[in-house]
Amino acid sequence: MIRAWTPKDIRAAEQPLLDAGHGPPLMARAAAAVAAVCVRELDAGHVYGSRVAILAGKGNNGGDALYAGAHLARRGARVDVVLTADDAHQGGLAAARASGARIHRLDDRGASRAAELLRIADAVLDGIVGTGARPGLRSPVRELVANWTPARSERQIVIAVDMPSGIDVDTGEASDDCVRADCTVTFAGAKPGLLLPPAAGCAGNVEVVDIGVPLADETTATARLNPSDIAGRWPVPGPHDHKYTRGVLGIVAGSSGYPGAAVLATGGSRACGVGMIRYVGSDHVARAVNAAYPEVVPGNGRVQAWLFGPGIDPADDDRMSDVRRYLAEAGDTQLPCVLDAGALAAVEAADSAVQRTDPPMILTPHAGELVALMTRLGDTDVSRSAVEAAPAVWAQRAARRTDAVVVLKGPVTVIAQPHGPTYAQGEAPSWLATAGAGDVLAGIIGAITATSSETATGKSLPALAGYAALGVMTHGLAAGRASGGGPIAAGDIAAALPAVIADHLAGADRRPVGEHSTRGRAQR
Ligand SMILES: NC(=O)C1=CN([C@@H]2O[C@H](COP(=O)(O)OP(=O)(O)OC[C@H]3O[C@@H](n4cnc5c(N)ncnc54)[C@H](OP(=O)(O)O)[C@@H]3O)[C@@H](O)[C@H]2O)[C@@H](O)CC1
Ligand SMILES: [K+]
Repeated sequence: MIRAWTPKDIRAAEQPLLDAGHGPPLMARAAAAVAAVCVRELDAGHVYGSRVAILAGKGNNGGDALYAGAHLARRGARVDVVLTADDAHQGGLAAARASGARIHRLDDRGASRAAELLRIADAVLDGIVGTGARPGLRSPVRELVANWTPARSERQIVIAVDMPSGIDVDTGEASDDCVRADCTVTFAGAKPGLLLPPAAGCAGNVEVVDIGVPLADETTATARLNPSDIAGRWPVPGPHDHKYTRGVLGIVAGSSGYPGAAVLATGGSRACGVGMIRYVGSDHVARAVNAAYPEVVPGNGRVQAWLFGPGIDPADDDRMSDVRRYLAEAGDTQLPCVLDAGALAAVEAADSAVQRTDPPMILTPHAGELVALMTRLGDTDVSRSAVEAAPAVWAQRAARRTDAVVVLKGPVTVIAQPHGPTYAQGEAPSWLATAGAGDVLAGIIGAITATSSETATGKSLPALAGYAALGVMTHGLAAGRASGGGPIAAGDIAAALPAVIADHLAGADRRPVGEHSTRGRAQR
């Protein structure tokens, strides 16, 4: 798992070291790491004679970049420093000068001439601003970045120092004028904006460098599971398990309009190794489910978790009354429930005046469904564009409003909970944007929940958030496997699941974070 901490928490952890006079060695380690990544990306043999441009703001982020530039100049790179503010880190500037770097002031050179220096560089280090910044870029560096970004060549490497300048590092918001990096070298721990959409798309491949600042797991703000986490988290049956002890999932899904959603959700669940599936729905849809999967048991009965909603029409009184009834019963026994699609219409605000006991819930809306949910719960600020600009902010707001885990689906899916870290999973290939993929995902999360939540703590919202993140990641990995770079249909994802799970349980295919869709060049 990759963990991220807010700049506030990282500063608090750094403070005792700074007070003890350890600031310079921390910066030296940070700068050396940036220079090493730059050397690697330039392909070590080609550092001598390569052109490196350093964008240096006036804070310590600029200091890191200047010292890194000094390392590279000493290795024979031609280094051009563009000072983007009216001041600069004095130690870093002196080191860069002493190493032979050429120093330019953005104010003197003008944005378009400085952009030319950037355009011809083999590598650019972004040290404009770091964790001390407010979001967005100020003039004239904003114009500089706007001039340079469209002119970038494919072979140019852009390395962000600690974070791409301009993003909102706390919320993951990013305006058009942010720096778009191929790689971000970040210090002590990742920062939320490096994992959260849309800013994660500006960070490229994230490399965390341990500079000796101790950070506590309990203060993690944002997290991303790695494929290697499947091995420690997937619910694996023991030799004495039988179908009931493994976990039974109840599914209320499908309608005459969308019978296939019930088949897809059930298909996603059964591929995850659930002990048994009980299906509740119309006879017509139940026949379709059983025709596809004879092992599914029709009708209600004892379950360890419920999945409500794929393919349900909120205007279908029969199905919605099933959902409300089983939801109320689940509340009595605190049985975890996954609510998707049409069943989201049954979700009330946590502070609703209606007397009720909610079960622990995972809600799985896409952006449009989140807007509908929050509007119904009385939020007047919500809009699709607001949700797309700040998915984590809205997922967190919805989680607090409903006292549930909220899985906000998107190119990077955000999993928020009322208290505790927000997960962000970005494994899914773009081919995953296809009808029915969400039904399969709901089935996967339902199956993991039913097979993992035997203990009381297993039903807690932090545990449910972990199950949801595991489900989202595995769904994305299965989609990648099924796609192989080409088109997929939703059913292909379910078919690919057992082999993907088996590979990771066996410890095969353990790739580091970022090696899937998060790796490589930023979206320009
Ligand atoms: N602490 C440590 O031990 C270590 C810290 N390290 C490094 O320090 C970095 C944090 O450094 P930092 O705190 O100096 O802040 P930083 O982001 O460089 O600059 C803030 C300055 O920028 C300005 N500014 C603000 N917003 C702006 C905007 N939108 N656009 C333009 N300018 C803006 C603002 O000016 P003001 O608003 O005051 O006019 C302020 O002066 C951190 O990311 C890491 O790289 C590492 O070396 C490891 C050890
Ligand atoms: K930066």
